Amino acid sequence: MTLFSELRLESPILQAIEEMGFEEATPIQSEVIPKAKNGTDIIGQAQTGTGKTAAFGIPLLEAADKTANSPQGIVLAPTRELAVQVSEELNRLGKHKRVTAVAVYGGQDIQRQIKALKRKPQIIVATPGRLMDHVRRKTIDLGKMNTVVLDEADEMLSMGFVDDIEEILKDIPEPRQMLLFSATMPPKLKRVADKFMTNPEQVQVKNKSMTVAKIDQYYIEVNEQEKFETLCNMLDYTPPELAIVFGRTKRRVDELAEALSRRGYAAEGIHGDMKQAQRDKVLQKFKKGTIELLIATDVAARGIDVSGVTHVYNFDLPQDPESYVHRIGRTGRAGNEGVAYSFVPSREMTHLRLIEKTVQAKLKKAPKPTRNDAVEGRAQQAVQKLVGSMQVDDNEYWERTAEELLNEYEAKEIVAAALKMNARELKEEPVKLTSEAPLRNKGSKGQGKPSSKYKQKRPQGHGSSKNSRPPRNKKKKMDLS
Ligand SMILES: Nc1ncnc2c1ncn2[C@@H]1O[C@H](COP(=O)(O)OP(=O)(O)OP(=O)(O)O)[C@@H](O)[C@H]1O
Ligand SMILES: [Mg+2]
Repeated sequence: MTLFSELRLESPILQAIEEMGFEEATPIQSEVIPKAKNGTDIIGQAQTGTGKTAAFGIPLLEAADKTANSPQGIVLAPTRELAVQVSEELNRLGKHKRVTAVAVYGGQDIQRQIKALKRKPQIIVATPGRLMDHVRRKTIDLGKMNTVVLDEADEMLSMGFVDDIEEILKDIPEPRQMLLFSATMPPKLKRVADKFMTNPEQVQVKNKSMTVAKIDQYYIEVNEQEKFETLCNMLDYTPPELAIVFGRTKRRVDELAEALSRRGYAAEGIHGDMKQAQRDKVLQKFKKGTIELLIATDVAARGIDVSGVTHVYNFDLPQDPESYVHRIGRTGRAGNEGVAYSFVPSREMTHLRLIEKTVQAKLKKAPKPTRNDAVEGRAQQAVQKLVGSMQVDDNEYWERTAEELLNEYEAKEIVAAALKMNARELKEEPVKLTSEAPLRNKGSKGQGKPSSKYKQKRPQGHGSSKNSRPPRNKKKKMDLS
């Protein structure tokens, strides 16, 4: 166990860390921070939600010279939302040192970004496409950069991005320090990384499984046609606080968000075909808890840190095992617990086994909740609501009214009616979703096309203030057991 105060950090940075409520460094942080300060290239791998952002962010901020007038560090991220989130965390950590980060990403007015860049931030956080746009316009000069971070490095060095990264790196002079981070590092990606790095040191926080032990992982055998009703029953039976439902395609996400809303759930979708402003709005609402269900493609699978996400549902299994790790890693962050359910049609069981083998985790089989379970779940919630409101002390007026009612009606009748009114309405709206083709293992021949994220060029995301909603169940001190 290492305290931040033992890491010999500059005092303004330590002060910011303390204000953020962090005391103990996570293993990836305590290993990476001293090494990165020596200028070593690092490939850092640690599980989802274990503080990799600060692991690369703190050395980046320590190295920053606030008197220089061109940016010195660049962080590349695969989605817009992640770029914004990382820049916000860097700004919080750099607050007292007065080092600033600016996020540049597609879908946002470029003039606005140019204006922000004129204020001479020391660090740029970017999605590759928009960064290249700024480089061409000469609104960002890569010539004085000395540190490059690839967050979600395996994704950044995958087919969709590698050419962009190569082009960006051409403009960044040597010697430069490169830091690569991800929860997943397929061996193939390490070979690609070697091309860009000098004697990289691998810092790997070893765990038996790629997934976080505090996430309870279940699968439910369910055929394509039953998925929707099963999801509704689950949401009623054990209601999540905040949950993300992952679907395979953008169409799927749209249909699912609409269908869930028709059934009375506060749900909205997010995917790469939506306007950025809309994506921003949806994520904000989710962070504030205005919506309880975020229906998403893999655009929200990586890096996104929203406190209070108790459940992740894989409505459709992801193609890649890595994607499974990242998706379920949206819950169970910073030492909190989480639950992940994956819906698996029998034809996709072999795919599930492949995921289990690759990520070294075993999913427990969970029973399919029934309509009766849903009804019971809703009744329980109504009871909780009723009991909860009994515990407030301004009930005098209602108690007098209750006495009058009790003179006229049976107590049982009254309570039943009150519960019924408190229960969420079970809507029977008919819903029809377009079926998705079943997944097949990539290895087998003549199969359906892999709907891999690697196929979508540049998934993009937007961002928003991560701390806009008070954290729920959030332990500031990580329980790393
Ligand atoms: N030392 C710490 N103590 C307590 N909380 C921390 C600490 N470091 C980071 N956190 C918090 O933990 C959460 C997860 O951190 P972060 O997003 O950096 O994880 P990550 O490892 O990058 O995960 P992912 O692989 O999903 O991107 C954040 O809310 C962050 O503020
Ligand atoms: Mg991260």
